[in-house]
Amino acid sequence: MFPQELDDLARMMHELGLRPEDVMKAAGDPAALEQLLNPVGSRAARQQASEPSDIVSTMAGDFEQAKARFDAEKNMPPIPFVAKPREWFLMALQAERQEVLEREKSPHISMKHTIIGTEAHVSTIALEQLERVSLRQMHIRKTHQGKYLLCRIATFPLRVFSIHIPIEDVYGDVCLLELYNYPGTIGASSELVEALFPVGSILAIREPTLKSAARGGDPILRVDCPSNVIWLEPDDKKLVGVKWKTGDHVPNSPRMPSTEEGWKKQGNGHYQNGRHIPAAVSYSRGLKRFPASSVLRLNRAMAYLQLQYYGAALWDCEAVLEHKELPNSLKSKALYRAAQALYGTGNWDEAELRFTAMAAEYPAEATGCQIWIQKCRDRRSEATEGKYNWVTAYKAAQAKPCKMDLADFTGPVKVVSLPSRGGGRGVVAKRDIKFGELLVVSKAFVSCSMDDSANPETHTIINLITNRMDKGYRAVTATKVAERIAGNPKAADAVDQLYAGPSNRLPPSEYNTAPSEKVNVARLLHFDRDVDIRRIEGVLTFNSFATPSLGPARSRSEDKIDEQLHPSSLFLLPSLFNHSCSPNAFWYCLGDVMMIRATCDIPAGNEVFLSYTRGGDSYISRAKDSCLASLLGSCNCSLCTRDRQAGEAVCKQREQLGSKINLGNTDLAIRSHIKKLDETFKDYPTSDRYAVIEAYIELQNHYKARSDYVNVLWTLFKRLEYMGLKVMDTTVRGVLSSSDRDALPIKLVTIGGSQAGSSLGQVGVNACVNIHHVFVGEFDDIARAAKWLKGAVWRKFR
Ligand SMILES: C[S@@+](CC[C@H](N)C(=O)[O-])C[C@H]1O[C@@H](n2cnc3c(N)ncnc32)[C@H](O)[C@@H]1O
Repeated sequence: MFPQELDDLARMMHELGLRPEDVMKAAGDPAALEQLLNPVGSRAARQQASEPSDIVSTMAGDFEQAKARFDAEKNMPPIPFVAKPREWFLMALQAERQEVLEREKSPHISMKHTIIGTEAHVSTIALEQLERVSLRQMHIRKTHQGKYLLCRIATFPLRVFSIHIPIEDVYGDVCLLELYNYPGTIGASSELVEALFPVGSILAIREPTLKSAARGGDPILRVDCPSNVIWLEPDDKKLVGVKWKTGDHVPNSPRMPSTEEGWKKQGNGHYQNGRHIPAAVSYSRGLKRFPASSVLRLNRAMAYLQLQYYGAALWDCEAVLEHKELPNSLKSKALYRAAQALYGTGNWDEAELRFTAMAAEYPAEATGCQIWIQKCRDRRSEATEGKYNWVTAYKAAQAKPCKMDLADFTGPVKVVSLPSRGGGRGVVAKRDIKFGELLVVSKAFVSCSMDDSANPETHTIINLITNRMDKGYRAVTATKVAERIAGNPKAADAVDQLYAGPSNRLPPSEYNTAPSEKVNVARLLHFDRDVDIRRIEGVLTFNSFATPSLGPARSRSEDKIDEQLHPSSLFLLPSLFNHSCSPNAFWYCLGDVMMIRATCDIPAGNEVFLSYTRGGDSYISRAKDSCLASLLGSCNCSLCTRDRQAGEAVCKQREQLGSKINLGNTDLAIRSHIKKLDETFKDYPTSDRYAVIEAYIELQNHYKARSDYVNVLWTLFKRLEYMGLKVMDTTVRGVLSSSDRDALPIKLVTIGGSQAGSSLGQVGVNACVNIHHVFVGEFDDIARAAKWLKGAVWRKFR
């Protein structure tokens, strides 16, 4: 319970042996002030353990605690909110802000953690139909349905994981608003957060929920669904007669421009610093006062293009082009941006026409237009024929930040209703498919990676939907989805049709996504569609992919960090594929673009499966896989069925044989051990003999340690064979004829299986590259090395 009046505060300080001077002195020293106000550590510090091991152990303990607390809270009665004294509240936040600012200067990777799957209330009632409520009338542990809270941003906001915004209501009572999933906030610096949430801004929070803080401390107003927050301009009719107890002016609030030029300057300032959402908001606010301003509208179109809100950019450009007496300089900009927007929406025919017309009318722009015209043609042939320049794409994917510009392609597959599958749908072959065929190319609907943060950070997530802990940029994908919907309201339909788990309503039995089109986003962040984060979290839990991109080899330690920084993406069509531990298709990514290829021949009408795990695991470890268990329950794929038929004893024997290879033994003994292991897989296709490939990797290391490179090559050939490929040239010495030189060293064989995906991916490519290295480094045989390198490249870019 917090004191209600300053008298109470003085009494409490007296009881604690504190004098006002102590507080004032400490105010100059944020750490001391923090200690004084909150001896167990600030909220920011609590959300920021210093060592990775701290955070992981804290999180493991937290998981059970958090779950127990959420469960317990559900059954606890609401209690009235009692406001903390304003001065204390603001001082504590000031200290917290100093900490955040200090941390931003530090070069270290910061660690954030969060909880998803809590009860996030989405308000679907229009503000006009809600009744105003004040903080004093509110209760903790309660969602105030039918009400809205009118408040102002009382001082500077800051980002911890969510955005912490100190707010005051009309009566001057204060509270912390914790805002999750808000567009533009991923990895945002303090500068960006302050630009997004200017001090003094007036907000109406629809159907607010007060919660007790995660680990004690002050209650918080937690908002998960960004559309629950409505921005009000000072002249809004809701504010007529509203008198703020603390006066009209909030200290530190920025002065708002009063002229068209002023709004343009504010927007341009944001734009030039890469703050595209605040820039678009500034232009929008300017346009509200100066609706005929072509300059503000064209600048907003530019910000929308940067944000990939192509439909919104197109709307603005076409609105400008309707003006009768548009100066030529503005007209050419509007035409150019409109054509770019059309390209972004995937309307390449129309975009090409516009660029062609533009090149004729404005010769100075002809060179730039020619580049765009070629891009339109490339995208069209990608989308219609599945023809891609993979080498160029691979190079583009190495850029940081990486924005891939490739068209989506849907090959010989279609989505059908499959009632036996969770979500009720799956993907089948439209015709007979050949091994290696390209089935789908799909640009991520959203993709989150380190590139999204001003400073690198790792994320650990308590996922209450699956009851497990997730890692990586998965924590911010919901924010990206909200960001996408903010500027593309129709995009919400695409997400809405994805499976969101058994506790959400079933998706429709078909999957139809409409191409994006012209749309009026007159006031960015004034959501036309309610953003139901609870459902989005469900969709992400059941559909997102951890998406490392193909790239140069990385060290083990880099990979360890990578795991913490895992990019996470949501793809649309790829989300419709069901799982098999022995899949017949394989996915991999170049940047934020996913490719799916067949790993064996697939007859027309057969279901096409991907593996949701990395492949190659034993039955026992697959059965323990918490990710698979939470997505599927128990797996009934062909491999799991075969393993179950083989029986528990055989599975255990395999596990033992696999782990007990004694590399100190003779070659003969090791080979016969591997043979025994192989025999436990009697009747399995070679590429489903998951433990054998691992055994050959060990044997390869054994030979390498003895510099026996002929046998190193033999084990590498064996590995390829167990990935479902046939090695066509097993020679290691002698002269190659010219026709042998040209022939590929490996052939695709049509067997699929759990390892077949690897043969098309990094593992298979690495095996070929290793063979190349042995021929160059140990045998000085450039001809064979070149042949194997061709094999690697052929597999990657086939
Ligand atoms: C990414 S979705 C796959 C598409 C989904 N079937 C749909 O209709 O949208 C993942 C969910 O599909 C279901 N699923 C995937 N593979 C399955 C399988 N082999 N058997 C049954 N259900 C499966 C599970 O419910 C899983 O959580």
